[in-house]
Amino acid sequence: MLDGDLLGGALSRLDEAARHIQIDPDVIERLKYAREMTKVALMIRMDDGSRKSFLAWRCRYDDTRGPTKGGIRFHPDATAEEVETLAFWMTMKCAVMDLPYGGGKGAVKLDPRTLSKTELERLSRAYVQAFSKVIGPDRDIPAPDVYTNAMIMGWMADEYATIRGEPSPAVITGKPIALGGSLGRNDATARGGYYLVDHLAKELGLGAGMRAVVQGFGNAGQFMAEMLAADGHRIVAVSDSRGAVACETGLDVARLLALKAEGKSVADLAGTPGVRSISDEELIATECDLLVPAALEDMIHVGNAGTVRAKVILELANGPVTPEADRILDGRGVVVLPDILANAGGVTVSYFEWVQNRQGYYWTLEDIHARLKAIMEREGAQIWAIAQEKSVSPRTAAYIHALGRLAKAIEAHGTQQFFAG
Ligand SMILES: NC(=O)C1=CN([C@@H]2O[C@H](COP(=O)(O)OP(=O)(O)OC[C@H]3O[C@@H](n4cnc5c(N)ncnc54)[C@H](O)[C@@H]3O)[C@@H](O)[C@H]2O)C=CC1
Ligand SMILES: O=C(O)CCC(=O)C(=O)O
Repeated sequence: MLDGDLLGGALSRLDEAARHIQIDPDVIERLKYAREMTKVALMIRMDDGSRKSFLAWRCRYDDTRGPTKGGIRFHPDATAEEVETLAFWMTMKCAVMDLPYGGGKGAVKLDPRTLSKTELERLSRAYVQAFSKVIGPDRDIPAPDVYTNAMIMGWMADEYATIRGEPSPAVITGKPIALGGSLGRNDATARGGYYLVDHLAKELGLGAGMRAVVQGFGNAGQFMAEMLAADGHRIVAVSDSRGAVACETGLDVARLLALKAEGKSVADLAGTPGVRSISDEELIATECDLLVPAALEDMIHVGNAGTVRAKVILELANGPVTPEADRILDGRGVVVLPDILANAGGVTVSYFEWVQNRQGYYWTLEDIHARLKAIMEREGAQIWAIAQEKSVSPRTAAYIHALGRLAKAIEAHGTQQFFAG
């Protein structure tokens, strides 16, 4: 369910943040438009010899603070507006984390499960061929997002190297370790969110033995469930695109992971002792301490926000709560840790990968974890302090935090760059 247009809703957060700070209105105006949006049709040969076309986009939203950075999504419902909105969120996210990047995002409109592995590889390579002049280690650096993974990033990096005639690992992050990927990128999105919740636990009123609900059981959701369970918390409900299950005493996360590894759904656990099948709306309304949306945008909207019975929402997904839902949740005292902070662990370790590729020297997993923890805690604490000082939500505080950094960079560039478009 959509409460309005996605991009309009996303941009309205800028206006909300601007109400609480002194900021040149030109900065807000500058951030309302994407710098560059490219659309192509990718035609590939299918295994049966026929040809098929797929729409694809790449958006470089804002590069004031550095090369644009953001994932590539393969999804049947992808649209140009969604790509632009996701690229806007990346701009704010990279500023929140003080990474030397702007924001970008890409997508191909398809259900990758309908393609064979060889077709998927041809499509991934076609994407890089089409966007080879848009992307680059100093221009625009893709990474994985929904329904893309390290294997796809590996094919894309290989295609870029073929086009350039030399290896260029820093063009893309989230690669297989064998091709210059970073240790710790696979679980970084969840781990960053986990460090954040752990650091702010006292302020959030959270403690040991929490009841947690995870919506979406892919890269972000699976690792989050695993980390929470390993720390003694109870995962009382989970879902994926094919269904949802609940268990009062806590779901067996290892069994859920095994089901997903076999290509099945979490819903296939229903019927085992204590586990019952529930609807998506029941999942949202499950009483819990921590609700973790880790699927897609607009999952908590004006129609179901009033049913939420969580203390805290940790947005591992991008844009899972609509602005209207935010107001309802705020009124009911539910704290939302916003996407541009909560899921920023992924892009932060992507940044570490890019740095390691450029210096040709690779860090240990302990190094990666320590650096990620330090940044999540530093930015999380600053945003929490802004929220307290200005009596605003953590989301508005995060936008205030990001806007301060973006405004400085926009002003430092001068008017030449400012109006270059
Ligand atoms: N992978 C990453 O590094 C990052 C991902 N994110 C965001 O996290 C979210 C999830 O991304 P990934 O885990 O990477 O994707 P993924 O492709 O690994 O997993 C997506 C999961 O969502 C489920 N899903 C899809 N539609 C659903 C629905 N209607 N209800 C319940 N579940 C549904 C799928 O079944 C799958 O389990 C997205 O919003 C993405 O943009 C944010 C930051 C980084
Ligand atoms: O790892 C990255 O560069 C970007 C990840 C991403 O797409 C996101 O944070 O939404």
